[in-house]
Amino acid sequence: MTWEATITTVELATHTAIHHRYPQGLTLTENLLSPEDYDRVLRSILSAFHAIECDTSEVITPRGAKKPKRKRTAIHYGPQFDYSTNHVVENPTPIPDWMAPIITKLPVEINQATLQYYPPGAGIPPHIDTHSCFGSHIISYSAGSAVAFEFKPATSHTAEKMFAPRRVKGGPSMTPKSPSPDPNDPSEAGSQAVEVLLPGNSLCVMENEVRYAWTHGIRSRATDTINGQTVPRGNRFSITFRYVSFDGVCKCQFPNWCDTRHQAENTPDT
Ligand SMILES: O=C(O)CCC(=O)C(=O)O
Ligand SMILES: [Fe+2]
Repeated sequence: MTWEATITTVELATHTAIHHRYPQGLTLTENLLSPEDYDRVLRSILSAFHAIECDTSEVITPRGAKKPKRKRTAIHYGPQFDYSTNHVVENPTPIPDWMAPIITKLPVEINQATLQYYPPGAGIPPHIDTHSCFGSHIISYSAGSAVAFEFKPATSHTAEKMFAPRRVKGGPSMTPKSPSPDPNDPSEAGSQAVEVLLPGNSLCVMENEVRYAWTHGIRSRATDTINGQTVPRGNRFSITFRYVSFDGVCKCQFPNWCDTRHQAENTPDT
């Protein structure tokens, strides 16, 4: 018996049957790989973490716990973003061959892959991947347990956080710590979160508005509520594919959250 790929591409921006405002530029593809390829990719992911002695045995975070039992761990392939200098640096570790079945299905050329392990309960703070360092598409392949990905239209508060001088070392992009948004601040109005479930073996492509003008993140919590059902989280892995740009100039249409535009406006004329 031959297996036939069922690739379901849902253009969420035009999905009118669901009464949510989905971000423009978001595409979710489920069942990206054949079961055989998915199985091989999962094994390679586990070997990569075992090679760095990262413990991936599933430790469930109890409901209501303040912190996950273990932290998110990242392995970088291809050029890397240096959080201390805000510049892109070479990285001797090339993108491994086992990622080829995914890479051949990507809509654009990429030169960087970030493999991450999210133990149950772990998340990633809401952020916009730095405009000037990365290309037009931010692509996330998910493996393992499903997780709710949260999108929010960026606000003036997001811009303030992004362009604050202090930046957190080791985050995936601009994720500085700062006070939570003031819910009474009119600039936060309409900042309605949209949750999208990313199942294992799915590909989430962010371009245009959702890439440049929305934040994305994963809440640190032990369970997700999906269609009214509470689902405990398990081990999740992701591979973020991006095109790292060495010239560091962004030409997007979203100046409010663009570090290239912000820098140009804040550099005094000589
Ligand atoms: O884990 C993911 O799916 C996304 C990670 C992410 O947002 C990032 O690396 O910038
Ligand atoms: Fe990101």
